[in-house]
Amino acid sequence: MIWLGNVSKHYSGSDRPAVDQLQLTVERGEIFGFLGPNGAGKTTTIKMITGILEPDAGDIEVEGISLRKDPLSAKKKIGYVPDGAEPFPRLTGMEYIGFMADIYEVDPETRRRRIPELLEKFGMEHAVGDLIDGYSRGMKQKITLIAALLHRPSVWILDEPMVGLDPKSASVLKEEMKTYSREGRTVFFSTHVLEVAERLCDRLAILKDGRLVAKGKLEELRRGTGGEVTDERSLENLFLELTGT
Ligand SMILES: Nc1ncnc2c1ncn2[C@@H]1O[C@H](COP(=O)(O)OP(=O)(O)OP(=O)(O)O)[C@@H](O)[C@H]1O
Repeated sequence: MIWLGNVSKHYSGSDRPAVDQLQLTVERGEIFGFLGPNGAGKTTTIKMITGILEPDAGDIEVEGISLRKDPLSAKKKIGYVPDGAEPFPRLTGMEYIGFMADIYEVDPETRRRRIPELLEKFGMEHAVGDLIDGYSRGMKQKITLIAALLHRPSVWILDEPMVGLDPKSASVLKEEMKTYSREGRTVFFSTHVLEVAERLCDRLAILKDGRLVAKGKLEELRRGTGGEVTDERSLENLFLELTGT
């Protein structure tokens, strides 16, 4: 579960807040899509949820734990895949996975079982001994996904996770997201790929200029815009209407 209570962030030197009084609850067992045009404030929000940035105002809770009061316990609940992940280039894939497993205190039995399973799923078993420096963008993304999934986080946060993935890996990722939500975990991800959001998400939020312009199930969003309600009204049309882009 993720809760944002009137969260705001204003970068110094900017004439408007990047995130403006954002109020949002993402429940356990949900796949939640976070959409918005470039510069809407998605990454800033995600960085605040993961504790990389501190909000200027408001509070955030992860699994009921306040990031202000107990940041370490809150962060332990999270698996995070940043936008354009750049894992340490001088480590091999396996060294990086081991490093992340150490940070999250993953027990040896889980490592023995989960690492080969995830490497095989993402087709990384042959590259895992190589230096990350020589990886393609998609391979870096996959090793980051594997490392973020190892400790079976209760809350999985992904910033633009489909970028760079080939169709098979994208399909594996979508299945992992569904499995996670079925297990009662929370999946929160940003994307520009509206077809993915449309098919995968239980609920969505659309952000514009740091403010929510819509949130809810896709059917609710379809009804809420006041236009003709049909199943064919694509998320793309809704997005364009709501964001004026
Ligand atoms: N480090 C920073 N310093 C100053 N302004 C920033 C910084 N990072 C982001 N911003 C500004 O904050 C606003 C929100 O940016 P953010 O990266 O959160 O948007 P986004 O929705 O993730 O965009 P995109 O879809 O392009 O990744 C933008 O106006 C951006 O220029």
